[in-house]
Amino acid sequence: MSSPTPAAVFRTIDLTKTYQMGEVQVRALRGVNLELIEGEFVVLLGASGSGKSTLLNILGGLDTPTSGQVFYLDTNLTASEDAELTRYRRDHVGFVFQFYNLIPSLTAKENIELITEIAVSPLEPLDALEIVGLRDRANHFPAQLSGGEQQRVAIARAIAKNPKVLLCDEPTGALDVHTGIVVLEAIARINRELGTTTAVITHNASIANMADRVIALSDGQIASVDRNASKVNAADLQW
Ligand SMILES: Nc1ncnc2c1ncn2[C@@H]1O[C@H](COP(=O)(O)OP(=O)(O)OP(=O)(O)O)[C@@H](O)[C@H]1O
Repeated sequence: MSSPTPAAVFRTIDLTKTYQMGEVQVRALRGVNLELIEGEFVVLLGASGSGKSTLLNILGGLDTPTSGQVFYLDTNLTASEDAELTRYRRDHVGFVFQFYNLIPSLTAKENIELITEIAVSPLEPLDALEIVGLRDRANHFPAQLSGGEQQRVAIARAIAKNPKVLLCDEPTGALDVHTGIVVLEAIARINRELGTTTAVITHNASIANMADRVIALSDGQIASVDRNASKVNAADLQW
């Protein structure tokens, strides 16, 4: 018996983004048509300036396109008012960036509670820390954690609201190889165990081996979409 086709969590249609810088126009996205499927792990690759962050920010409702449409499930984000976009971001999207942006005066658990207190159906903060392997660091302040541990707290904070999608922009960019792998293991575990649709931007082509699909951007357009026949565990990545 064939299983039903999984739903597209995101669908973009002819997405463009042009930044006007004085006299100069920067065409960051030039007609992107893309679907991200429920539960999949996608890696976005591409040279610096190819439009990866612009695309991720538009999917996450942090930015709006110049033309084209973005659907999140049945919701047309491009037709949404600012307040709706804010609600969409708050309820459905977890973001992870290269820099962790933890609040220094709050413990790991308190940083997460800031989010769970306003979320609709949050995880328990300690459960979020458990999934990134840091339950025993709950009462540590950011300054008492290593860079990789801080990033894992940031990931726990991003998933504590129990978002449908996790969008990560260079999550290992500031980390050494070993620490980067531990962080990637945490992201892969979230994707596997919570079923969170996950997109990771990276400059590191070897990280693409852990994805279901690899989308390469070049000069604001999709250059290629490849499905990995098998996925490599983060622990077995080498770079
Ligand atoms: N706010 C902005 N104002 C003007 N131009 C911008 C802005 N944000 C991005 N750009 C330009 O849009 C293009 C795409 O940028 P984007 O950050 O999406 O690329 P990227 O692939 O994520 O790059 P990187 O890997 O270096 O982060 C670049 O030419 C960039 O200079």
